[in-house]
Order: sequence, then structure tokens, then C-alpha cells
Amino acid sequence: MSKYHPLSEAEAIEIARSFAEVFPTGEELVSREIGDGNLNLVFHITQPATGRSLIVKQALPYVKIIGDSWPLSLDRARIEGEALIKQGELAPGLVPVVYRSDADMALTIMEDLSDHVIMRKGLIEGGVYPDFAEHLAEFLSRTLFFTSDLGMNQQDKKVQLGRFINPDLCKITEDFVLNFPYYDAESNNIEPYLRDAAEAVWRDEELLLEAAKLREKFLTHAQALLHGDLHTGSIFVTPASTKVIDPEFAYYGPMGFDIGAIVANLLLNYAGQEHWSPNEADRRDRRAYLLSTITELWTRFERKFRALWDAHGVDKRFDLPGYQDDYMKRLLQDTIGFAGAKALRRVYGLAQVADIATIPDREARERAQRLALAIARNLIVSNRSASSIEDVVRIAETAAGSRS
Ligand SMILES: Nc1ncnc2c1ncn2[C@@H]1O[C@H](COP(=O)(O)OP(=O)(O)O)[C@@H](O)[C@H]1O
Ligand SMILES: CSC[C@H]1O[C@H](OP(=O)(O)O)[C@H](O)[C@@H]1O
Repeated sequence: MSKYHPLSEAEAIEIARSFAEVFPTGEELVSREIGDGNLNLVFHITQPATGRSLIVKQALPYVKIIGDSWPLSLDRARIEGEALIKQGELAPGLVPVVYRSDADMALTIMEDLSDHVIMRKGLIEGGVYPDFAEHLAEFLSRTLFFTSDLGMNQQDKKVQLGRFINPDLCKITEDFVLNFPYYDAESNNIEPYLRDAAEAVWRDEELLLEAAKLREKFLTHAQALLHGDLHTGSIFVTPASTKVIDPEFAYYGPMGFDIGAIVANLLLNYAGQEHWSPNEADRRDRRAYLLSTITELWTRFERKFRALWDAHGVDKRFDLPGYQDDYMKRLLQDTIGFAGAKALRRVYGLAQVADIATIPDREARERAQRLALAIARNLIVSNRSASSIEDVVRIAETAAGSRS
């Protein structure tokens, strides 16, 4: 019989107490449940007398924001633990240290990163993260290259793929990202003033066709081990440090889905500047910062990925002249398409983002939503003709009216 049950705070403390490497002395421990995500419990355990701490994350057997009508496999906690360990090996220092992963209790016990800030919050507050593009390019290039057929033994990859079969979490993405936004689904959360914009999406045949192709790619293209949900709420930052958390959606999928996720969330913050920037000059500067972060991220990612390929490529058939260039072009196009899809679902889908949803003034919020939608649409419809990251910059600036 399974021993799984959702932990009480007292139980979380008892589990934490057994980690002598974090809590070598016996002073009192205190727990606070700080989970602000859509799916899990997160206990922050501290020892006030010493200032030591750790995190106990536990998966719930259903989608927290929906309730038990949407059951969810607890195996995602095993997947999260294994993905964090794999990412920590491939990209040292860029994920939290995992102290223990307990599949039976669906627990991940890990380093407390409370000295960092969740990037979404940091960006909303106007934070600047000069090393972020370099760190994330390092994380993405190494985790994607070394789990793909380009950079690892191709038979081992098939075995690894089996360890990351993640049907329930993939279904969340297939539904909430790649299906529900494209018709009048019950779970959509459309503010009445935005209904015309949602209906325009549902009639837009060019958009629907490209979105269907992205959906097919997500369903079928087992290119590399993805983080699977790499938005700015899954990244802790300081100006000098970046830590990626929460890879419970990890599975073998198209690389552009991970890169596109972060591009999308930087663009959602770009749209949110309708409110968060106090004046026109600040808005221009802030948006320039966000777009330069996107450009830097892709440019550094591409340079690193090509260098890894040149040094560690395992498949001689791929050494043909022009093959690498063609691969990188397709990867950029996937990135742009998935960035559009990941942005679009956050405007009127079930799970929205604070960058836009918390804008108190209705008119500013509506401007941000319509801008995010315009950017998302143009990314999706133009993805297969894109040839440079400059295409993303052009689409964002044109939609914002800062470029003719
Ligand atoms: N390692 C950590 N250190 C400090 N806080 C954390 C850590 N992991 C998660 N949290 C906190 O818990 C919140 C939810 O965690 P997350 O892993 O994103 O859960 P979910 O999968 O439910 O979205 C984060 O936004 C953050 O505030
Ligand atoms: C109905 S789940 C919606 C959404 O929640 C996940 O995000 P997180 O747990 O990081 O808040 C993921 O993005 C899902 O698409």
C-alpha cells in the first residue's frame, strides 16, 4: 500500500530534521507553506537560531488550481528530482542542490534559494540581471545538447527517454498551451472586454494552422530532455546568479519549446510595461533591456551550442557542410513559434501571469493584453520564415508601435 499522503507542516519539519548536513544542531525548526504555483506544496523550513534552511516540495495528486477533478500523477516528483540531478550534472551551479528525492512520498528536498528572487517578480519590480543571458544560454545549450542525438550515445538516449515519459504533465501543456486557447474552451478566462480578441484568434486560419503544426511538434519531436516549463516563475535570480527550478514537466521534446518559453515570458513582461514603467522614457529603456536580453540569450545560446557540437558531436552523418546551419535555423524557428504559443495562452487562458494579470488599471491591462496577443500572433504565423533573432525584436517593436 502506498505511504503517500499530503504532508502537514509538523511532518515536513520532522523530515527536514533528519538532514544533519543542513541542521547539525537540535534547535527548533519552523515551517511555512510558500507554494504559489499551480500544482504543488512547498514547505520552507528554517532554524531561526542558526539561520539554516531547506525546501521540502511535495506533489499533490491533482492540479492545485483546479482541484481533484483534474487528477495528476505523482510520478512527476520522481521526474522533477531526476531532471534536477541531470541538469545539475550538465550545468553545474545553475539548479538547486537536491538533498533527496523520494518518489513514494512525491518529495523533492532541496537547497533553499530564498536569497534569490523569482525572476517574474524581479522583472515586475524593475530588476536588471546582467548575467542572466549568459547563465541561461549555458544552461540551455548544455542540457539540450548533451541529452540529444547530437551529443549523447543514441541508444542510451532511447533508454533515457523512457525515464522521462511524463503523460499527465505533457497533457497539461497539450491542453492549456496548444489546444484550449484556440477555441472557446470552458477553462479559458476571458475578460469580457477582451472577448473580441479571443474570437479573432479562433477565426484566424493562418494562426490556427501554424499552432496545429507547433502542437504536432510538441507531441512528436523527441529531440532532447526539456525542462518543459521554463517561464520566469521557474527561475530564481540575483544580479550575479541564476538558478532554474521546477522541472516537473521534463520530457523528451522539441528544444525550441524551452528556449521559446523564456522568450515568451520576457515578452509578456515587455507587454506589461504598459503599466509597470512610470513614463514613456522608462518604458522605452525597459523594453530595450528586455529585447537585448532576448537577443543576447539566443546569440550566446547559438554560439555555445555550435561549439559543443563542433567539440562533442557524436554523429558523423551530421558533419555535412550546411547541416549545422540548417539545424540552427530550424531551432530558431521552433523557438519563435513556441514563444508565440507560450505567450498567447497566458493572455486569456486559465493560468495567467502576474506581469499582466495584476495590472490594476483596466485600460492599461487591456493595452498590455492586446499587445501580448499581437506579438504572440505574429511570432506564431511567421515562425517558419524567420531567419534571425532580430525578427523577434522587429515583431515586438512593431506591435508596440516603436518601429514602423
Ligand atoms: N528551492 C527553492 N528555494 C526557495 N523557494 C522555493 C524553492 N523552490 C520553490 N520555491 C518557492 O515555491 C514557489 C513554488 O515553487 P515551484 O517549484 O514553482 O512550484 P509549482 O511546481 O507548484 O509551480 C516558488 O515560486 C518559490 O517561491
Ligand atoms: C493548469 S496548470 C497551468 C500551468 O501551471 C504550470 O505552471 P507552474 O506550476 O509553474 O505555476 C504550467 O505552466 C501549466 O501550464
